[in-house]
Amino acid sequence: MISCQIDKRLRAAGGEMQFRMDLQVPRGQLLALYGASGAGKTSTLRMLAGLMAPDAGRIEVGGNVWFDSTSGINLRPQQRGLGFVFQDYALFPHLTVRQNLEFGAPKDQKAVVDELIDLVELGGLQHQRPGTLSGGQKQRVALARALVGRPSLLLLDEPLAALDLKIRLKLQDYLLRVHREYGLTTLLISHDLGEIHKLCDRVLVLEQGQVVREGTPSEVFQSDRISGKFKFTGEVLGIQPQEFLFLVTVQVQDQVVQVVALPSEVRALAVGDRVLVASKAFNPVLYKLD
Ligand SMILES: Nc1ncnc2c1ncn2[C@@H]1O[C@H](COP(=O)(O)OP(=O)(O)OP(=O)(O)O)[C@@H](O)[C@H]1O
Repeated sequence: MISCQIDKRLRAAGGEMQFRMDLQVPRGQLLALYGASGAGKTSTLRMLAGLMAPDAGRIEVGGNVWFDSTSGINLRPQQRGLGFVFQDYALFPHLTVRQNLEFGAPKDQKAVVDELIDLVELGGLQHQRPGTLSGGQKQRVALARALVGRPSLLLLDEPLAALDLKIRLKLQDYLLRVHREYGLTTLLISHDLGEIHKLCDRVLVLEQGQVVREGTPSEVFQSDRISGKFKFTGEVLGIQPQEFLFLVTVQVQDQVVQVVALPSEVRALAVGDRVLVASKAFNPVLYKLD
């Protein structure tokens, strides 16, 4: 169980922002942090990791106190037993895949390194350097490396955002596999609603440093006003005016669909927006998300 009550004044673009988090995460949960840029998602992970000190509060993980402002406890990141994976891999370029894993492994833990290389299927690449690997392969190395210290808590800061959709879907399966096989508690920052639905038990929506909604992905993202036989989320690739209507092209996972939309539906819509496509009286309709 993670129990975390922390406060911090952050310097946001528009002035100071009061960050406040009161969070309980049961062991084994995969929790998503979702919210606009600057909402405080990365700061949450950095404070849990010990890379940024809260102004006040307490963080307790599995009965161990990691941070407590009243008694002056603030464990260093290496003392916290966690794994961290960033979007940009952060691998050592001069070391091979295997050496990258061994670097973080406890002494004489060859078996752990072997097990992780098998788990994320890197056997054939273990003697190559990161520079010769694809983005998806590098991220598998980063994931394996985050696990060599046998962490109980895994922090993932948009680890798949830089990858193309096909690789992202495959990497999601690896993430789920390591989360389950290692009995991890995992916090994942993601902007991808499909990814959150597929992977996460629970999602917190952050706005201006505060949690404004929380629940299962279906509870949080399926608005009550939207009913329908089908609902899926995607990204707008194009908006073409027709005679009286618009044709909106939406990418949903690895499919591209076209939806006929009313001028009122596309008024606030731009290429790149995330949308919910739902059916209403058998016609598809679009809802802008965020
Ligand atoms: N060490 C710090 N001290 C004070 N303010 C900070 C510090 N680090 C970040 N901030 C500010 O805190 C705010 C939240 O940043 P954070 O990186 O947590 O947002 P985010 O939700 O992860 O955004 P994004 O999705 O763009 O990564 C930002 O306005 C940032 O400038």
